[in-house]
Formats: sequence, structure tokens, C-alpha cells
Amino acid sequence: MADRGVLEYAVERAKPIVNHTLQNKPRSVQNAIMRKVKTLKPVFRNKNPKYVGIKQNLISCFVPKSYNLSNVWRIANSWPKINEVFPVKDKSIGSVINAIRMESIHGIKNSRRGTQLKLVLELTGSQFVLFKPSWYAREDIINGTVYSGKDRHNSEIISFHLAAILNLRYTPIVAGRSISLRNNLQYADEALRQTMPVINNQQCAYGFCHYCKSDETVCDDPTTGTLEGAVLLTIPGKIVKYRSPWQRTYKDQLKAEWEKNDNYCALIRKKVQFDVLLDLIDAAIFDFLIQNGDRHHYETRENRVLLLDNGKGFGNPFIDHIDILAPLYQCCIIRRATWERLLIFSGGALSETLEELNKLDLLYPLVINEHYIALERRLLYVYSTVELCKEKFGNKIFK
Ligand SMILES: Nc1ncnc2c1ncn2[C@@H]1O[C@H](COP(=O)(O)OP(=O)(O)OP(=O)(O)O)[C@@H](O)[C@H]1O
Ligand SMILES: [Mn+2]
Repeated sequence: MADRGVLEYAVERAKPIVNHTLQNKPRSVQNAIMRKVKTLKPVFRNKNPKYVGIKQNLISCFVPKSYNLSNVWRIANSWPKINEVFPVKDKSIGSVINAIRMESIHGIKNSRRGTQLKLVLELTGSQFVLFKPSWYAREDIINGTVYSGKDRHNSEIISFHLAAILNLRYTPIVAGRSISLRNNLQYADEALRQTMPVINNQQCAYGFCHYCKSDETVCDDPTTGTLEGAVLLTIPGKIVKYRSPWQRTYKDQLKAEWEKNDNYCALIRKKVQFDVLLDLIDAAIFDFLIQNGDRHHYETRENRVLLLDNGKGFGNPFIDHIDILAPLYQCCIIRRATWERLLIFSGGALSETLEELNKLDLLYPLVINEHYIALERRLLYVYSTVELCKEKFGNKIFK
């Protein structure tokens, strides 16, 4: 993101915590959402027995399984249809997860895409995956703006699980994996190797990218000899990138149109295909739950939105930036299917199911417990927002 430049990190250091970026009128919408939580009916606070079957099914699909190298990549690459990356019910998901975490590395280069350090790994069978390395410890709290900090590899893994629970199957397939930079140095291409110093006897890397700096490295851990990261299976097909209508200005003093205009959604409804708008509202709910405030662009496959780049979630479990929900409260529409799915995971079922999927990952625990608590709190805000819309516009908000 060239237009963001170095500002992102400069702002992060200078500013105290802020959780409201909207002024006056929009702020009152946020206050109403927070007040509404107190009067939500028991259906939003109790468990819905329907979640149990869905949870069991997800676990049986996601549990890592044996696979056949002669067809595992072909299976995974045959799944994507329109923007759906993986199927609803398929036990082979666990085989693919196992393959991306087990198959040996035959080549490593620096990805040229995006602005943060990412490695492209070539696995046995010529399958390419992206590796987003770990920069933070689990208990680290990211302070600053909603888009502060570097990517969180655990956020990419949890996002994949959460998207499956919400039946928004538009994220890449992701698994945690630890790799040894030292043992794989021989597979790194020349350009990457130029950015792989040995520091305190550990093999490190800083790569080349917009935010890559030679004094900000990731390294093999001295005790385990490996570096943690998230492995993302590459989604095949043509992916097109668009500026998000709810993009932030990344400048503290400058508000975007969506932050000033109460009728902003009416403008966007004229510009964006309706299915895509509903996708963006699903994405806003997803981003609010994980607290990703950095979806500056959205990307599509066959004209429908993908949930790519989920590394900026789970930064701070003590803050809820309500304005991530702006697409929902400004448009006051939501897919009926999304709403029904959210209702199935009330009363603690969401974090319970999520944690059970997280447990299947090699890097479990993926987050500290406070993040699960935060997820439940934010789910209540989503319910409140939709309830307020329903009070105002009735059942026509469901699409
Ligand atoms: N799993 C994937 N399959 C296919 N393409 C991908 C995948 N993950 C990322 N990409 C592509 O690579 C680009 C960069 O990835 P990503 O957005 O995660 O990086 P980033 O460094 O956070 O970028 P930015 O600074 O723009 O936010 C994406 O815009 C997308 O086009
Ligand atoms: Mn990003």
C-alpha cells in the first residue's frame, strides 16, 4: 500500500488507544449499539442446540488426516467455485490441512505481493503456499490504531476456522507450521538469501518488501530451532483487487467520506453489484469479530468477494472498534443465511466451536483466552446492530 507509506507505523507509536474514530452523529449509532446489548433477548445469550451438529461436522472435516500425494493438491485445487474456496462438508479438508503442514519444502522465495514479509514455499508436488511468519508472542497486545502492527500469523489460522463456522468459506485454507530457516537455507533463492543474516547463532530473515527492514527480522527460535508461521494454500484462478468503499484514510486528521456521511450506503448501492455489497457486509461482520480494521481493498474471484489477508485480527482483546461494522449499520441489510448462521452460534457456542477447531492446529494455543471472551462480546454487538436495523426497517433488512 504505497499511499499508506510509513505513516501506519509512525501513527502507531505516537497515538494512545482510540476506539472511536467517528464524530457526533455516527458516534451516536455506536452508542446505541452498545446500549442495545443490555436489552438483548435470551435467544441471543443462550446456546442454540443446533450448533452441536454443525460443530461435530466441522471437527470431522477439519481433523488432520492421511492423504495421498498423488491427488491431494488436485483435490484442493478443484474446490474453488466462484468465491468459495473449500466445500461445506468434505472430510478431505483435513487431508489438505495435513499436507500443507507436513510436505517438505523444495524452494523458498520472497513473495513480491503485498507490503509485509511473506515467503512463497514450494512443497512436494509443485504446490505453492504462502508462509506468513510469526512476529508476536501470544500474550502480546497491539496498541495504537485499529490497523497497527505487523501481520499476526495466528489471526490467519483462526480466521480460516471462524469463516468455516460462519459458513463464509471464502478464506484460503490455512494451517500453522514451524519451519527451520537454517535447514531450508539451501532452498532459498539467491535474492532471499541476501536478506537472511545469522544473528546470535540463529538463522534469521528480513526479506524485501515495503515494510521490510534489515533490523526487523524473524529468526529460528533458539530452543526449538524453528520459526512459527501460517501456511496459506494459494487460491487458483484470477483474483481482482478493488479499493474498499469503507477504506480508512490512514491519516489521523483526515476523515473518509464514509465517516462523515450518514447516507453513504445509498451512494455505494449505486456503485457496487448487490451480491458484492452483501459480501462486503458479511466481511464487515467477520472483520469486526476478529477486529481487522485494515481491509483497505477487497479482492474478488469471479466477481465475488474473497476474505484474503486476515493477518490484522486478534491484536487487542480489550478494545472493540465498532466502526468496522459501518457497512452493516450504514446499509442495514444482511444476508438471511448469514444472520441465521450467527443465531446458531449464540451464548458461547462460537468461541467453544472455534477453540475446538483451533485445538486441531499444530500451533495451539493460537490465542490467549481473552480473545475468545472478546469474540463473544463482539457477537452481541453484531446482534444488537441487526436488532436496531430490524426495529427501524423491519424484516426487509434480511436478503
Ligand atoms: N492464499 C492466497 N491465494 C492467492 N493469492 C493470495 C493469497 N493470499 C494472498 N494473495 C495475494 O497476495 C496479495 C498480498 O497478500 P496480503 O494482502 O495477505 O499481503 P499484505 O502484505 O498484508 O498486503 P497489504 O499490505 O496490501 O495489506 C493479496 O492482495 C492477494 O492478491
Ligand atoms: Mn495486509
